[in-house]
Amino acid sequence: MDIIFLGGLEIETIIGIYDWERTQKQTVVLDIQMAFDISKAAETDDIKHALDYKSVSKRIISFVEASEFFLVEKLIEEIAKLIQSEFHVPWVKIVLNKKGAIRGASDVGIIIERGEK
Ligand SMILES: Nc1nc2c(c(=O)[nH]1)N=C([C@H](O)[C@@H](O)CO)CN2
Repeated sequence: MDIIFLGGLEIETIIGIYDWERTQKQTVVLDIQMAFDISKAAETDDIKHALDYKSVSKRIISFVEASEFFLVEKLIEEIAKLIQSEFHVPWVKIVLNKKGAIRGASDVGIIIERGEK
């Protein structure tokens, strides 16, 4: 299966378990890979047969900006569900980086894969 990817997608959101994190937005950075058969889009050269990465990114940005989850586990799982259900993606891999959440570490976060390729 082919893969369409989005890398370094930075989004501001309320995320975290501590009091200060419930009022102050932080940045999460997403790297997303989505399995999708590109053959029809390649054959027709028509966006209606493609997984439109612009539409995917706009939907994810609007969802994450509006969310107020406590754990990164919950946020990443909901992003995966949204991508799979709304864009008919059979397999998705997401890296969520909550940069700066740990003093002394440049990166911290979660990587998940959901579905089958
Ligand atoms: N497994 C997790 N551990 C922690 C989380 C989390 O979402 N998942 N969150 C925090 C705090 O919100 C942290 O990001 C603030 O530094 C701590 N551990």
